[in-house]
Amino acid sequence: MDITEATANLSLNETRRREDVISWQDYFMAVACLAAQRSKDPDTQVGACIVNKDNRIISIGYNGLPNGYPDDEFTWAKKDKLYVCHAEMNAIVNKNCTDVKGCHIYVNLFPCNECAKIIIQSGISKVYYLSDEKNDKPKYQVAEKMFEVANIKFEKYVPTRRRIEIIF
Ligand SMILES: O=c1ccn([C@H]2C[C@H](O)[C@@H](COP(=O)(O)O)O2)c(=O)[nH]1
Ligand SMILES: [Zn+2]
Repeated sequence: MDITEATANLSLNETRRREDVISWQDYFMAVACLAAQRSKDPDTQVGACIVNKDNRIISIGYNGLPNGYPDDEFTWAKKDKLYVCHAEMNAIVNKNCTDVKGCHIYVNLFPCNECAKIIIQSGISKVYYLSDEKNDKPKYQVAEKMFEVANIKFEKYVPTRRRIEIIF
């Protein structure tokens, strides 16, 4: 029996494929949100997912302490946040390829000015973000300005589904 005959012999149930799959963009934003769940910051958990033009994830990051920094000595007080490596920076430096030129970054929070600088210098061409809840603060307004001047596109991403559930 060749492959055509074999397929013809399958019942409708056996050939029916799932249509309700997660879209690429929902998937990338969900990966960023999942990465954020690794953050130990009690106030703000940020995740980032970098994707190339072939829809391949080339890096993931979240906000956390620098390598080797003693976890148990850190208070996560406002003044201590200066020590934290931001999600976008972690994703860019931890990439699994030589560069991120032309890639898109998915983040659950609009990037700050420091991350905007790194995003611009790295060659990332577009930022998708979920929330801009902090954009009344100068450093986020500066980031927006920098993206405009550097011609980096940014877009508030509206997921096509309300929730994505993972049940172990
Ligand atoms: O672009 C950003 C902005 C912030 N974060 C992380 C860093 C901290 O853990 C919290 C809060 O940052 P604030 O500077 O106090 O707003 O969010 C990030 O990862 N990326
Ligand atoms: Zn930042």
